[in-house]
Amino acid sequence: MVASARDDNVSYFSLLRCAGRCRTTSLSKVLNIGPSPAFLIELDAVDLSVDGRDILRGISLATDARRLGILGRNGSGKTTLARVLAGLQKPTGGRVRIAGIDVVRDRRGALGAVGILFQNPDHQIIFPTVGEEISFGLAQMGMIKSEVRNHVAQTLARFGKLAWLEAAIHQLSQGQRQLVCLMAVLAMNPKVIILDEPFAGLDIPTAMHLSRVLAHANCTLVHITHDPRVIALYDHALWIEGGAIAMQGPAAQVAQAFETAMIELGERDDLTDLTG
Ligand SMILES: Nc1ncnc2c1ncn2[C@@H]1O[C@H](COP(=O)(O)OP(=O)(O)OP(=O)(O)O)[C@@H](O)[C@H]1O
Repeated sequence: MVASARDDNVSYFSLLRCAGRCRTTSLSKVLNIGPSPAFLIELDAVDLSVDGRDILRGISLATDARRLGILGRNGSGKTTLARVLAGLQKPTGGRVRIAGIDVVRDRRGALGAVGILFQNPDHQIIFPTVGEEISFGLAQMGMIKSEVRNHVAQTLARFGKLAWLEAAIHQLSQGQRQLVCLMAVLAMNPKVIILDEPFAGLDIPTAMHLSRVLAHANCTLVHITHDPRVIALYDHALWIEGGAIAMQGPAAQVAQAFETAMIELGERDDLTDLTG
């Protein structure tokens, strides 16, 4: 059964959360349990409207979960939420903090707090060579040139790709370009990495290899996907429907409920429920 998304976000399903240290901020207000402690990821009543259309509605989350899944149908608002979490899009209401950093206002701080990998590496890459691409974020973080050079070399060496330093990015395959993006993000050593379906266009071995690298990364992963199986073993999950939280809680429960609802929708013989 799918909970209807409510503006106050205090629904039955929002009471199912709490894998690890996890709760919604609005609940603390309702229960009057005092000021929030600092959580790694904190969203407080985040809204986003574009041209009068509500794309995100009242998203609240406070969690230290190491592996967080965000599930939703096409057009439910997942990528928009990913961009807001990374500080790339300013919400029209509410507040986003990662590791205590206001990721919209403090862009330099945000670089060390949160990195993002998109499905299409070409939406991310801006420089012609691998070395320049990895250097950019490090320089933006305030590293001096010699530190940047060392850090880039160390990062490439870690992946056995030192020979790529001067490589032209347009000559790399999509999987190789995705690896460049991953190296650029890992070089900045962020506390949180957001994965917006980054393996969707990759072959199975490449996807498995990059997944293994990420699984061993010493940071929190926020994985955005349509596929409940991908996040079923995670610590915590959010199900987004129409830009609002329909359910959140232990990932296995959310994944199961999402899959059941999606199969039920899929078995209907029409497209009237297609979001968007
Ligand atoms: N900049 C924008 N201007 C207007 N509408 C937008 C903008 N960005 C997103 N939207 C709309 O917001 C809704 C959510 O889009 P979003 O890309 O976040 O969904 P999604 O869950 O990531 O979808 P998918 O799984 O298909 O990638 C969609 O209806 C989309 O058309």
